[in-house]
Amino acid sequence: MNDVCNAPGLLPIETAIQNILSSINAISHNETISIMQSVGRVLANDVKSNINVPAHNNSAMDGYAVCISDKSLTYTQVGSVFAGQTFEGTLTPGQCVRIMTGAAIAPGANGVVMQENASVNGDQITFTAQPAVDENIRFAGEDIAINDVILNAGDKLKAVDVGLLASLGIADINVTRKLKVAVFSTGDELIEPGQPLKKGAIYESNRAVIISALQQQNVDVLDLGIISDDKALITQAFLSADEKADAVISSGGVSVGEADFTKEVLNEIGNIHFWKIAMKPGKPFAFGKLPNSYFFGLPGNPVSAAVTFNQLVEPALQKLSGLGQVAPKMRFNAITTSVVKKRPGRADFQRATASTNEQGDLLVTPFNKQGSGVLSSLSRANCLIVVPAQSGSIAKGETVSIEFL
Ligand SMILES: Nc1nc2c(c(=O)[nH]1)N[C@H]1C(S)=C(S)[C@@H](COP(=O)(O)OP(=O)(O)OC[C@H]3O[C@@H](n4cnc5c(N)ncnc54)[C@H](O)[C@@H]3O)O[C@H]1N2
Ligand code: MOO
Repeated sequence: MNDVCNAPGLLPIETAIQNILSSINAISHNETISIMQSVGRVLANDVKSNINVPAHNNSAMDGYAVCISDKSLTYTQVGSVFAGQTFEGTLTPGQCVRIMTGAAIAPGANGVVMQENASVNGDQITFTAQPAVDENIRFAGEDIAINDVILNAGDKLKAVDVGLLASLGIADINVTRKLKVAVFSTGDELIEPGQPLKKGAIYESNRAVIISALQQQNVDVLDLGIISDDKALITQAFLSADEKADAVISSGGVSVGEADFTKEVLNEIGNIHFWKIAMKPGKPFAFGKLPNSYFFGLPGNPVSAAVTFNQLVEPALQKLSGLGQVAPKMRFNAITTSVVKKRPGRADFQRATASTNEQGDLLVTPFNKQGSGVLSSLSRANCLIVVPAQSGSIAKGETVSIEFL
């Protein structure tokens, strides 16, 4: 296909990611928000519990809380406690109270018998066996103790984390502010969806992919639209984006064509950290620093733009947002059901579908069409096969590494 793509002197993708991550300093502005607005946000501080969870010893079963006596299997019921109530008084050996799941264990009680193992005769309750000490009691602080750190600065809050905060009685938390990311696409051939398609033109899709991916990441997006292949207009877009955003993402114009101004403008306004990466798709990818923001110049080819966003921009934005641990994407071993065609030179990210067979093996099938303009196969793919730069083709039946999308 593209022989220039195997040219030497390209930056290995691992080095590119390290370079990006070590260049980026997390934003330092924090804000206090309601936990109900906090899913997907990054904690600015460690969160400690002010209470024990559970707050009091309580029953794990509907049944009887007993003060164990080894004299008899028959106990005298002296009261009832339901969830939310407490029993006034202290049980003595041979006494029990009716108790419901979650209700506080009565003082003096040291075990709970489930009601299925009890027979009732007035206030005389006979158990099938002698209760065991601590049986069916959930102890105060068993889940979380006062002063336990339950979430750390840099954690990105999941729905369950928000529930955990609620369970501790915490209503507001301190998080890093949302990232502001400016996005524009360059190219005279690009038409907005909804407009008539002129001869030689194509519908613009990279902004749709990038902005949608940013929306999923809880980012405030500044959409600067389509910019023509005009150096002055591109310079203007760079300056206005840099004024307002923490990061600027463009697509197109990073190659070597005569109308490819992105790199030139980046060099004039800021600094290029690197430009070409040994990856396919996505070789021409520019990363640099503008006066106030970080710049990511994605290639124009739609699959190249999406894959470089996924591999290089996502970890960068995670670091920028204050995420404590920017973990490498999880990879799994899968058996390829057909040959993975590849030439040594660049790390390949091939669109594929993964599934498990009846034996539970993870199988993967690469798409035949791997061209950088074929967005439909990326839409149908559920994973990428990652093949290291130095590798050649891989035979059917071999194990390959995949990343789920
Ligand atoms: N002489 C060389 N030519 C090319 C090289 C090279 O090394 N030497 N690299 C090729 C590779 S690989 C890629 S990837 C592309 C990237 O080039 P650009 O980033 O400059 O992208 P454009 O030329 O602007 O566009 C490429 C292609 O993608 C379409 N496109 C652009 N923007 C969008 C958009 N927002 N939505 C949908 N489609 C878009 C555009 O029409 C072109 O077809 O360069 C190769 N050439
Ligand atoms: O590097 Mo390019 O079209 O293969 O993305």
